[in-house]
Parts: sequence; C-alpha cells; structure tokens
Amino acid sequence: MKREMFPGDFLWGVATASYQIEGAYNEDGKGESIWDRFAHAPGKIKDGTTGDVACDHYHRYREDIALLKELGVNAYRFSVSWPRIFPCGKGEVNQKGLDFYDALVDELLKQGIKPLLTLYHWDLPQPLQFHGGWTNTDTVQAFLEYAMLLFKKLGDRVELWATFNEPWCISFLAHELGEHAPGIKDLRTALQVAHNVLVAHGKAVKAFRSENPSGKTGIVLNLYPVHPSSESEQDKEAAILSDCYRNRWFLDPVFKGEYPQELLSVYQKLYGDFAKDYESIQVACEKIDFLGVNYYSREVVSHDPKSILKSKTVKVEAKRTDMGWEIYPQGIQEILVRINREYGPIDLYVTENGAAFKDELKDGEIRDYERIDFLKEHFKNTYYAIQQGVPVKGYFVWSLMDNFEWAHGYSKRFGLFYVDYNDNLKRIPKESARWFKKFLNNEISLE
Ligand SMILES: OC[C@H]1NNC[C@@H](O)[C@@H]1O
Repeated sequence: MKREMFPGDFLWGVATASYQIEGAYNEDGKGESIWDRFAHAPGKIKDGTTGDVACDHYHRYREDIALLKELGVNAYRFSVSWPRIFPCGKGEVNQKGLDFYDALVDELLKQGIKPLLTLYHWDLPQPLQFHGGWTNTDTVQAFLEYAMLLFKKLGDRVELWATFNEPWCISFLAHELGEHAPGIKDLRTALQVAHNVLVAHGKAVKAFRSENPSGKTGIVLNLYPVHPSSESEQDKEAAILSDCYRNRWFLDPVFKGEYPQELLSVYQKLYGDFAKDYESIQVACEKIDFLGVNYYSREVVSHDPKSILKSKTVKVEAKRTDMGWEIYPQGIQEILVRINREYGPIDLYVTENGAAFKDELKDGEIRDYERIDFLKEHFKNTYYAIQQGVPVKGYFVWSLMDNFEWAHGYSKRFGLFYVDYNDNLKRIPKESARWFKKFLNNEISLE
C-alpha cells in the first residue's frame, strides 16, 4: 500500500500550534495569553517550563518551512496566536503580528504547501480572561472580530479554515479538570464554556460565508471510540454516557443543533438553570465544509456508581505511548466510518494523529521505530476507511517537530523532527521523518 493508492488530491501534512512552537511570547507587540500566565504559575507545568521561547518558530519559520519542503508534504496545519493579532483580545490591531502570518502564508504558498489555518488553538488573550474568558459572551463577540479580520487579511490565500481546536479540551480539560489554562475546576463553568465556544463556532462559520464564499471552513474535534469493558448493561450504559461526554457533546450541536439528550438530562438534573441556554445551541449548526478529526487513542470504560457519568476509565493491557495512551490503530478507522455513517456526508481530514515516545539522540540519530510502526498502522486504517467510501481528504501528522506539550512541557516528544533543547533548538530529522519522506515519495509501501 503506497501513497499513490490514496486519492490523487489527498493532502499529506503535519500540524503544529502557535503557543507550542512560536515562542517570542512578549515580542513585537504580542499580548499575554492565558497559556503565558498559566505556564508561568508555579506547579502547573510538570517540568517547570514555559512556551516563552518554545521552538523559536516566530524567528525560524523560514527554516521550518524548509523542513516541510524537505519532507515532501503538500499541506501544513498551523494556528494563529490571537494575542499576537489583538494584544488586548479586541480593539487595537498589532500590525507586526499580522505581518508574521502574512509572511508565513506567502512562504508556504511559494513552496507549494497548502495552509490549513486554525483560528483558536487555546491561547486566549489574557485580558479577556480577566472578564470571564469563554464564560462571557463578550468573548464570543471578540472572537468574531478576530476571525473577521483574519478572513479579510488572509482569505485571499488561505482556503481551509478551522474555527476551534478540540473544544472538549477548551471546556472540560481546562474548566472542569483544571489541567489546562485557565485551570478552573468546575463542571458548571465548563458547560458554559462549551456552550459559548459552540455558539462562537456557528457565528464564525456564518461570518465566513459572508466574507469568504470560495473558502472552506470546519471545526477540529478530538474524538475517541469508547468501548465498554464488558457486555454488561451497566458497562454499556457507561460507554454511552462517556461517548456523549467525549464526542457527542460537540458532534451533535455542530451537525444536529442539539445536545445529546442522554447526557443533557443528567446535567439538567444537576443544573436546572442550564436548560435555558439550550434554545440557542442550534446556532452551532451552521453547515460546515469539513470536519477535522484528531485521533490518538480509544477509551475503555466500566460502570462507576459514584461518578456523574456512571462511568470510569479502565486501563486495559496494551502497548502504550509515552503519554500512557493505548496504541489502537483500528480506532481511527472506527471513528472515521462512524462519523460518515452518523453525521455524514461530510469531508473529513485527520487533522492530528501521532505519538510521543522516549526519543533519544544517540550518535546524532533518533531511531524512533515505534513511531514509524504507529504511523504506518494509522495510515493503513485511514486507507481502510477510504476503501469503505469515507471521504477522507487529508492527514496531518502531529507534529512537525517536538514542542511544548502543554502541562507536560518539553518532556513529551511528538515530533518527526527532534528539537535539541540543549543545542540552540536544533532540528534533527528522526528516522520517522526519513520514513515519511520516502512514503510521500512513493519509495516505500505500508506493508
Ligand atoms: O497531545 C498531543 C496533541 N493533541 N491535540 C492538541 C495538541 O495541541 C497536542 O499537542
């Protein structure tokens, strides 16, 4: 199975995100983001690092685009740092911020690489957080102002636009579990955030249509197959509610304009007042052109009477990545086939898939054969989905290079290129980068 067996216009790319690679956290007029503040707070990041410098991509973007060229990709997914454009979140525009993304897009196009731009990959301007962040509908309005400006400035050259990256992380991971910025631990707040982000998504799609009729827009969701640990009714019930929490809380509003009733009723018992918000969720259902799917692993759950979802994660015996995530390649096929069956027809992009492993630089080499196996199996399972008629239009490996892995700092390496943090952030191709390049050049097959 070679690259040429995938559709001729299939996009093969890599993905990154602004806070994780850019650095220059307070340069050229950029404002503070909630991640700048969170990373600087003691104890929030496991290795005590920040994204202040990260991979210094802000200064090295031409070098990094040369790496894309060297790999042979035809697409690149990146995100824009909102506080680099609007240092206060709204109002005054930072021209140097716009100039950076203008130059980035021009260089990508010059190198024959198609950009996929993500408007929001978690780095909210801190001034907006002072006023409640995503719990405040003023932030929805500020997001629309930000999105419209970018549509106007880059819409002539960027065709593919994603509104949000992983709203599950923006809401539940960051506002219920507190592991990501702004580090709040309150389910009611998380539900309000999820609601406002979904509303912002729908309004941005509507605004996009008025500004960019030729472009294509969508949203990027992190999706997991959720399997019961046994065939018992209780475990199957646990899987249904966990699937609502992980996947359908965002899929159903975006494609059906409603929340999944099974979980909605649970939350309404907890927060009766939350019911009044649901009338406006159909706003989220503006027709999109594609869905971005970020796939990493599956979840296995069993009944847990003590939890709100009556569900708890079960750790099954399995090969795992350095993040502790089960390696489950058939899950990408399962998710793509399910989305097509239950929410399609809709063009799909695998907007992120990849793995962290304990990569070691030895004699100038990084022999990451586990990552090659991981990618090979996920490419194959993506192809099996295409063979079943699923309109998968592209695949972006997470990530181009090692970078700031949020609460894990630089301790987890996902890159095809190794970043030597002890030697001036030097980029060194891992064995997987060489393998990917050969695959893209039709030199090797996936068998
Ligand atoms: O955890 C790996 C990736 N998952 N999706 C969002 C990205 O920002 C993460 O680095």
